Amino acid sequence: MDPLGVTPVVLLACGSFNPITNMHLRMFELARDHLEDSGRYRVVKGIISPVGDGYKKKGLIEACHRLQMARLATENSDWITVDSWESLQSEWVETAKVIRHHYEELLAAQADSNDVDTVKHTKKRRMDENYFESSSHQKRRDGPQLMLLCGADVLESFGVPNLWRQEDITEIVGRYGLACITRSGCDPHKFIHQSDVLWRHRKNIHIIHEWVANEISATHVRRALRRGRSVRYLLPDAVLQYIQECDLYSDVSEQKNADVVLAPLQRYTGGSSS
Ligand SMILES: Nc1ncnc2c1ncn2[C@@H]1O[C@H](COP(=O)(O)OP(=O)(O)OP(=O)(O)O)[C@@H](O)[C@H]1O
Ligand SMILES: NC(=O)c1ccc[n+]([C@@H]2O[C@H](COP(=O)(O)O)[C@@H](O)[C@H]2O)c1
Repeated sequence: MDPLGVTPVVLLACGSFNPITNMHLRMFELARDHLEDSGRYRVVKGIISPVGDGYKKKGLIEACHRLQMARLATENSDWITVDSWESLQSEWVETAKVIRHHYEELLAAQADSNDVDTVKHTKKRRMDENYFESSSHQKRRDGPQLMLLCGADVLESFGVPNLWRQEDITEIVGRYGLACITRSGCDPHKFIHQSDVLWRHRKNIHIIHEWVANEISATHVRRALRRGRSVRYLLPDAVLQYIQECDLYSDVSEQKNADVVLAPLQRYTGGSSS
């Protein structure tokens, strides 16, 4: 938190991004506006983390392509970045672990900047004995808060039996926080009201209303592509060009993992029965 009580925030979006769409990018803009409007937060960075191939969702194409499309989609953004760590893991990684990984990265970056700070500080202290009290020093000392950015369907998936570990849900909403974009067919306020753990941590769950009903989904984009329909303006031009060049989505690609029957609980065991 800076001296004015404004907390820097890093937004982390986890998902298939199969492919990344304009709605995925819009989620970041909506969340930044909402959080900064409150006067309590300053969003300093957005991270897109595509899921690894081990997720084995039907129609999930190779992580290298999903990663490359996310990179193309964000090449003109000065604050949204793409991180490959999750997508490079051979096994599926639960979202709480992904968040933990990024939090550790943020802490490490913070420690590095504090080291630089200490060197600068030692030099500067000779000139300014009041430096410890200075606001710029405080700003560099305090690390940002990491929040999971998701659509309301992901929040409501917390209620699917055995899909999420209870301790992971508690950790995500209790320790980190959630920025959740409304999605038609979902009622996140009601869902929070009906869950004791979400209700307890409701101050850490930011529901962001998308007033322009927006049903762009990766499923719709893949379906339209299979049928030879235009998907222009649903995703960045550079992403569309990449899809066409690599001929990514077809009837065949949609059948990927079709024979993999993963009950929710089996995700925890890498597909072996439990
Ligand atoms: N139209 C939308 N409104 C709100 N959130 C969305 C929308 N589309 C995607 N999201 C969110 O984006 C994140 C990444 O999701 P994902 O990559 O699974 O996208 P998707 O479009 O829902 O995919 P699919 O259609 O393949 O299931 C999730 O948190 C999801 O809830
Ligand atoms: N238990 C968990 O951590 C858990 C369960 C289901 C989905 N997820 C994540 O949610 C994201 C979206 O998944 P879907 O594309 O299946 O909606 C993915 O990043 C996936 O890894 C996490």
